[in-house]
Amino acid sequence: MAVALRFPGLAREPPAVLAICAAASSKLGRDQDFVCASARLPAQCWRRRGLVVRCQTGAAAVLRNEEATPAAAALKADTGFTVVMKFGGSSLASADRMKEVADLILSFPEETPVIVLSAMGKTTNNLLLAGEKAVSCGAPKASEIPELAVIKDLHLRTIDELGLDRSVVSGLLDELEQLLKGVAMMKELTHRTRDYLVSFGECMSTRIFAAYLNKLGKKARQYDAFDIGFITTDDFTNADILEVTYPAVAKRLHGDWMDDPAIPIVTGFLGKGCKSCAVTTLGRGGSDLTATTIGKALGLREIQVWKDVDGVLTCDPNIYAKAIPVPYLTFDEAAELAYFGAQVLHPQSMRPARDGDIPVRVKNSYNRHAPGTVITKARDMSKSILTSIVLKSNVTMLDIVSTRMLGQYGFLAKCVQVFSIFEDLGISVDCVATSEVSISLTLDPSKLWSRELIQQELDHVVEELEKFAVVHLLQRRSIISLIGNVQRSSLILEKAFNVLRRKGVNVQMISQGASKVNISLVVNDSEGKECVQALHSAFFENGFMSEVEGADVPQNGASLNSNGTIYGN
Ligand SMILES: Nc1ncnc2c1ncn2[C@@H]1O[C@H](COP(=O)(O)OP(=O)(O)O)[C@@H](O)[C@H]1O
Ligand SMILES: N[C@@H](CC(=O)OP(=O)(O)O)C(=O)O
Repeated sequence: MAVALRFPGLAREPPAVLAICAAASSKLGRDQDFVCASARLPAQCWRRRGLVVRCQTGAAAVLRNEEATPAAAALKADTGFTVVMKFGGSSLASADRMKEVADLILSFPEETPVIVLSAMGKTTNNLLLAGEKAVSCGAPKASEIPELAVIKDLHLRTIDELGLDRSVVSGLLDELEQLLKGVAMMKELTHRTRDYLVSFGECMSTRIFAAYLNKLGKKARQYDAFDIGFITTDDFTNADILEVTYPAVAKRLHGDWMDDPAIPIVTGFLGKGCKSCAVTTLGRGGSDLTATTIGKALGLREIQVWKDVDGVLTCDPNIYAKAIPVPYLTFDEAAELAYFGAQVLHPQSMRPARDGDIPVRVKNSYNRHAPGTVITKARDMSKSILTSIVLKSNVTMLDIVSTRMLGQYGFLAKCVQVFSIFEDLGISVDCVATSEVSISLTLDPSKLWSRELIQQELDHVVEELEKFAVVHLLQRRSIISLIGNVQRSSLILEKAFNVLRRKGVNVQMISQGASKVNISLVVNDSEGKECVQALHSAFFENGFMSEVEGADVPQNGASLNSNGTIYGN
């Protein structure tokens, strides 16, 4: 009998495990028992248990017959990370918040978590501001940049209030000051330096938190993601994670755990460029992506992202305070929602979770008992109509109408040629609507650091298009995305257009993508917020869902707390 241990990392590859078992079996003879485990487990983890590895075949460690079953049980218990828990800046804004988060983690003794942390509070924004000021302030003044003082004060105060030694971050704070002086001397802040600069936020928060857990008697180990195998492209400020990351991270976290178990506390948001070997970042809000990447790498049961809201809400609570939590979402819905502007999740973060088929739970660290939102591959859509409304502002729209010098075929082909310019500029096309002789599309820079389109570049695109079309460049537009069951699109559109007609708003473009979860409407920026509020009232507050036969009615009962965040009752 072969005992095939499904280790995290191998858990998603049963055929590979079986193949290894078969290979080991043929070496030992059929009647031998053996354990098939990851070769990533260091030899000492077997030795520590007094187990003799008879042979190592690929990823299989082969043990003596009678040892196989107990070894399997012991190892399974030992390597079983169960969840990844990610806490964002809003959950870690102060020493009190760190205490609360530690308490929250310890309140799940049955879990063996991997913890991913963002920078404390608004530290990333402050680091960016400090960097920009350093460019023009002159080297002697770099130490006096107010944001540097805010960052120092927050971290040192937190350390003091948690009763830790200042040496946990003092070295990093000195280094940060030196870096700002360097930027001031050079009078430039490249994307590469900017990534290095913001990395101080996560490097400090994780060191403080790990030290605090250790002080509480819960053994924890801090990790910088760029040192444990998070390998990315060299697209500074918006890097993509490469496939090699998954086995590398699994090997490092498992190996260390087997050697000396301690809760891993990993920096979110950061990686290491594959060619440059420099620190990269994954785009704003990228710690969500770090968490889902670890979830997939380790084959965990669940990925939890802890925020300051009761889950994904029916709209941005800053736009409309009556937003209510959405209990279930699919990965596609969540990705679409994030892509179209809902700040609550990083747009790329659903990909590893979907690939690994690992549920993502969005929870509120300020209100831990609220059920949150569970995001899975599929859900029952038969009763679903509208799930959430998302607003993306400051969008640029291009209206391109053929001058009819070209036939329809030639017109579209020419347009597509010109659109390749967008790719070169890193500008994504969000929505497209076409008629026989015209195309309308909305543009958004995919680089999340800066939402300003470069006028000069746009003028160039318009110039090219004007060779065969009349072009209108319309700025300051908003996309309202209705995320929901597009099988019920007539119902959604009927209701939405009724609302917008009553408000006297003219929709300038409609796009229903192939994604089947999103209908996008383009309006003026000045109308965007009010439209979202009116649509929210109509769909979620006036009994509309319960009037429609068989529709799911979202649970109401959210209220605002003093921070302006939504708490469930
Ligand atoms: N549809 C939405 N649902 C929930 N929160 C949203 C939504 N749209 C925007 N938000 C904003 O996203 C914030 C949470 O995301 P974020 O600030 O990235 O959290 P964290 O820093 O904890 O990771 C909320 O405080 C809320 O203001
Ligand atoms: N600190 C980074 C990464 C991040 O994910 O932050 P948060 O989890 O607080 O959104 C940022 O502000 O972009």
